[in-house]
Amino acid sequence: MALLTLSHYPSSLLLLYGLAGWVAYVIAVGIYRVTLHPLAKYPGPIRYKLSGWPLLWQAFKGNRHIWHLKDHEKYGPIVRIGPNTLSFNTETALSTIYGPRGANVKKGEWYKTFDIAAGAYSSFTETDREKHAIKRRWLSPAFSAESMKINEPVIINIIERFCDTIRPGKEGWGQSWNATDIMTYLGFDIMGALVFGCDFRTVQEETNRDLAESVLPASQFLYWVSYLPLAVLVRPLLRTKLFEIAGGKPVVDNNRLIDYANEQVKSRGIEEIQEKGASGHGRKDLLSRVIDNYDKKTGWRPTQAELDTESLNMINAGADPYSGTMAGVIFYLVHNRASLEKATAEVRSTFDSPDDIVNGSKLNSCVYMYACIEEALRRISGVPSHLPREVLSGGITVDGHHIPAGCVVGVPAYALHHTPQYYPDPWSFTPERWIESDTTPRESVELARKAFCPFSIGMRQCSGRNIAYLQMKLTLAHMLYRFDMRLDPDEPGRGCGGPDMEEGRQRKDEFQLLDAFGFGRDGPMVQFKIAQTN
Ligand code: HEM
Repeated sequence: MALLTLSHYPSSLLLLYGLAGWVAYVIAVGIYRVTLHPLAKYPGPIRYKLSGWPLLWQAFKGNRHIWHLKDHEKYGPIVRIGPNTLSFNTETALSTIYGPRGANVKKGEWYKTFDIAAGAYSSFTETDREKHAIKRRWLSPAFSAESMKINEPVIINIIERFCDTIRPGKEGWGQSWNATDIMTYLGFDIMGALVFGCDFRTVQEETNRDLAESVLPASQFLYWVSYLPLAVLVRPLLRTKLFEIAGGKPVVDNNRLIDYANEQVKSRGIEEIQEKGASGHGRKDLLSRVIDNYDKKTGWRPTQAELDTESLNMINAGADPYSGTMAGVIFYLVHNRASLEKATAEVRSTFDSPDDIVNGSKLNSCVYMYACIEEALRRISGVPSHLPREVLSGGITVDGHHIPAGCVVGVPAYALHHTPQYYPDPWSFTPERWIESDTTPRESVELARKAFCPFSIGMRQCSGRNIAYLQMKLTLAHMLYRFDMRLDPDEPGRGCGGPDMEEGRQRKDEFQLLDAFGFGRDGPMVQFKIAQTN
């Protein structure tokens, strides 16, 4: 009957009613979000309160970290950055939300799209807390001290080969190198060798560079796509031709990387290995360490798809943040010559020859070089924006505020790392802030440490943190020992901010980050000269 009655109306009138109904709905939702929503009392720009699109736009533009900082400077330590999302900018919130095992949160919906194209959730994107704990236990042999010890020569070998490649002639300054490019290749070569036992040689040869260069653009694309309100509908499309057309080269290349990881897992003969155990196959790479492992507590074993995703994740999560951080370390050192000279002098006085540069007490005694890495990590922040956490049933109390279930909370590292309360003179590159001395009291180092989160903290902190530190320390020590380093005088501005750039990007001596969960970057252009010790 209803259909019969409706058919008497012209279709344009029905359309009009439909439209009016939709507008009324949107207005009602808007009014609810601003007045009655449980987060209505928290400050923030009205556009954030009304819709999630501003955040998505920031993710698309790569400037979300800048907005987080600006918003906190304007509105204070708690900002409502989305209808359902709060951002906190205190070390206490950091430890409440991310720190304790029992924090009443889980990873938010955003993670469910990010690496599902590989066929399953990885330890990075698993949102279920129980399943995540199982995966973390299962992966532990890959990230153990023993694994690091065995893999250290692999890392050193690739760093030495890298140094041979960038080695200048005997006299004067050599050619100009883009630190972003060479570090992207070095990071990919190291992780390729560590994860799969493969020799990609992207530092030396063109052949596999497409793969190395696809990691970041794919992440840039998936970063904002994962924030789409109906991202759930996008997930089944991720491996389709349609998605390749929409996303272009980065998606095509990323799919190649996924296929590569799948092939690597398949070629190990997973079923046979799981049946007989891998101990006899003689491989030491990270994949081999987990392929025949299982969770001893629950008996859980990974499927082929879970292994595929995890190995892809280790390459992606491992290579790019290291590469970006190293480009940043180089940026801040060549822009701060006093720090560069001090770190260089320390390294050269500690080691007797390049062969001497291995993990151990000598490397650990290079406290100033280590402080330079920490300070660069502070400025860059690793993952500069929000790591979204969804509040579970019963809610959570953060900095005295009770936040109900279903809301999303987080602390943006870049904003926290540039808050003067924790880091006086936050825009200066000051490695000294990490070293206790007459001018830097213990309390200020401790406070700086409490707010420091480039690897996040707690249960979901980076599993590769120790490997990353080892790689960064070895890379820098080998480079500083062998070479003097300087900014290319013909192209000093690559990677810098400038007065013509958007607000928040004007500082010339700041390494510019294009937020992409990790971050895009360019430069600096650097030259090397054989050190006099050689
Ligand atoms: C400078 C280098 C690195 C930085 C700054 C970094 C940063 C991070 C951050 C902030 C997270 C937390 C992400 C979140 O909560 O959503 C994370 C997670 C992770 N990272 Fe790293 N990472 C680095 C290197 C590595 C390396 C070398 C590996 C592997 C060998 C790795 C593997 C992982 C994995 C597997 C996770 C997921 C952990 C989990 O949720 O259980 N990362 N990383």
